[in-house]
Amino acid sequence: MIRFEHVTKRYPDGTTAVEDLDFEVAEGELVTLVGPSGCGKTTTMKMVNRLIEPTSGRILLGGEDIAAADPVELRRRIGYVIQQVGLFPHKTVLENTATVPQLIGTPKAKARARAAELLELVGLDPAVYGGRYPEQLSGGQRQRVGVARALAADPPVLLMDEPFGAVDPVVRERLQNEFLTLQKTVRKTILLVTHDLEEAIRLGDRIAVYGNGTIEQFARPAAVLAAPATEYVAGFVGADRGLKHLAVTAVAPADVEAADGKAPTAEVALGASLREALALLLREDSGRIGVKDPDTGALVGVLTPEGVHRALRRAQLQEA
Ligand SMILES: Nc1ncnc2c1ncn2[C@@H]1O[C@H](COP(=O)(O)OP(=O)(O)OP(=O)(O)O)[C@@H](O)[C@H]1O
Repeated sequence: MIRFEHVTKRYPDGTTAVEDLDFEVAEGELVTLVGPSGCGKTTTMKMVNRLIEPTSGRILLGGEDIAAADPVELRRRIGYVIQQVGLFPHKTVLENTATVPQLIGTPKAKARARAAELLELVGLDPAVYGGRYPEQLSGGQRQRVGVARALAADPPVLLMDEPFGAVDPVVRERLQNEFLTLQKTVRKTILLVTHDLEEAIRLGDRIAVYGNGTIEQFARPAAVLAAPATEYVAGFVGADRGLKHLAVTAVAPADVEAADGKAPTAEVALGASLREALALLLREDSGRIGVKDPDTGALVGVLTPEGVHRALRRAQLQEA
C-alpha cells in the first residue's frame, strides 16, 4: 500500500536525514517507526504526504508514484495526526471533527452526524463533549478528538506522529488500547512514529527500528525482541527483553488452570497481553485472576503467577 523505494532525503545544509529507505507497509497494516531523537522518523513520515520531498528514490501509494499526484488531493487520502493535536480553538469538538468532510463538500448535517459517530467510536460521548471547546478538554481527550478528526474523512492511510505523546503513562496506555480496538474495526494502513519502544511494540504489526537515518531492522515485534538484527538494535531493545515479552505474548488456553469454584474478583480475556494479566495479578491478594472467553464472556479458568511464567517460557522458547 505504501512503498518506499530507495528513498533518501538530504536537507539543503547537507544533513542526510534518511538514507536508502526501502520497505513496504501492507494494506491494513500498522507499522511503527521507532528510534532516538533526530534519527529521521518524522522526515520519513512527512515525505508520504509531501510536506517534505525526497532527494532521490520514490514513494508509491497504492501502486501510484506520489510525485505525480496533486499534493492537496493526496492529503485528502491521508489522515495526519500529530502530537500537538492542532484543533481549532474557536470551534467545538463536533465542528472540529466535522471539518474535513465539510471541506470536501459533505452536507453539514451529514458531516455532523458522521462526526458524532466518530466521537462515540473514540470513546467521547458526543452529547457530553460535542459542544465543548478544545480548552475544556483534558490532554487525552484532545488527542482522541485528533484521532476522530483524522478518521472523519475516512482516508485509507493514516500518518501518526507521536499521537499519544502528550499524556501521562496511564492515560497513554488506555488510549493505546482503545486505538488498537478501533484499528481492528477500521483497518487503516498506518505509519506511526514514536520514540517509545514499548509503544512501538504494543501497537505495531511490524516495527522499523531506526538508527541514524537508516532502518536497522524491520520485523514483527516478537522477532525484534527475540533476535535483534544488529548490535545497535540489541542495545536499543535493552537487556530486559524478558519483560518486554510480556507485552507481546497473549494469555493462551494452555496457561490457564481449571477454576476452583471461587468466583475470581478480577478477570482478563483470552488473548489479553501477559503484561495486562500480570498487572492485575499483582493487585489481587488471592494470587489468581479469572480468564474469560472474549466472545461469550464465559469463565475459562484461572491464571496464577506460575501460568504467566509458563507462558513467558513458551514464548521465549518459540522465538529462540
Ligand atoms: N529543515 C531541515 N534542515 C536541516 N536538517 C533538518 C531539517 N529537518 C530535520 N533535519 C535534520 O534531519 C534529521 C532527522 O530529523 P527528523 O525530524 O526526521 O528526526 P526524528 O527522528 O523525527 O526526531 P524527533 O524524534 O526528535 O522528532 C535530524 O538530524 C534533523 O536535525
